[in-house]
Amino acid sequence: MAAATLARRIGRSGVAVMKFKSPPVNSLSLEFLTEFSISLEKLENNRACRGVIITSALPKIFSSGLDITEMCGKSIEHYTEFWRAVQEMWLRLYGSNMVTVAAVNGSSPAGGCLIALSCDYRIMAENPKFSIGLNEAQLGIVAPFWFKDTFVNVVGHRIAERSLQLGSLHPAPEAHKLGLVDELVPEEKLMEKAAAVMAQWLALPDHARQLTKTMMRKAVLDRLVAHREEDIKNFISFVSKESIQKSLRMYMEMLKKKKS
Ligand SMILES: CC/C=C\C/C=C\CCC/C=C/CC(=O)SCCNC(=O)CCNC(=O)[C@H](O)C(C)(C)COP(=O)(O)OP(=O)(O)OC[C@H]1O[C@@H](n2cnc3c(N)ncnc32)[C@H](O)[C@@H]1OP(=O)(O)O
Repeated sequence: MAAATLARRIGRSGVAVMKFKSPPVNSLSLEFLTEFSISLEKLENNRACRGVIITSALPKIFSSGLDITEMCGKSIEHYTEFWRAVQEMWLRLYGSNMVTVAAVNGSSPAGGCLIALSCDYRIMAENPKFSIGLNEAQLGIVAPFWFKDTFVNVVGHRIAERSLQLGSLHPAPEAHKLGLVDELVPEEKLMEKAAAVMAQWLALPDHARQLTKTMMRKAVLDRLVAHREEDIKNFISFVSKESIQKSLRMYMEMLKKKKS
């Protein structure tokens, strides 16, 4: 696959490093999501791999979230395939038995934030120009229940409610204060710190850590599994509305205008 190049390396420590590399902004296209899920599946099935650090190979951007062009002016079949791929990615990452650490080395809106939230631990570069959050409301769209559940499980109900309603993108220091990221470090120390955190988590017996993780996350995962087809139908009916299409088109235009 060409678009979403994901470098993987499993060291002697049993840790893989996955680097998003889909210029210009690591947006989560159908192709990217498919490749990401396949990579996670391969690592999950590799007994030598106990943990994965997820980061970006691009400067200043971790991931710009779902590829908005995948949600604009496409067929019902395309929306179905795309949304199933988004669900699949989340089910694999949030439900992973591996230790997952996000080394967030750039901005991370919406779907990018979901990836970070789905990991066991988040370390972010302490650059106030980098921001993170579920900003769907700003685009005139609504974060699905499982994005919301993942967010609530990290920051708690009140912070999630305010942040989701306002579609807030939090600069790194604020994200740290809210508990959205666990630690801030200078950018040049990010991977070193991620490796240290990984070593700390891997020092525990896998079975105890894995069973505990399952216990903490199962209800939220099961909820999507039980309502997967309904969630796809909701997505299609939502994204097919002309008012939503208009909001997405205007948002894309705003992004383009911002440049000129
Ligand atoms: C009841 C309801 C039931 C169901 C509802 C179901 C579903 C609906 C919810 C769906 C969920 C969606 C979650 C998402 O992830 S939506 C995506 C949100 N993402 C964003 O808001 C980020 C937008 N991008 C930015 O803010 C900036 O681009 C960024 C800070 C990431 C980088 O800035 P920078 O200045 O470095 O680059 P730009 O010049 O802005 O961008 C470069 C080019 O990339 C294009 N771009 C950027 N982001 C995206 C994207 N997410 N998708 C597609 N394309 C993107 C941008 O337009 C530029 O393109 P060109 O002008 O170069 O052609």
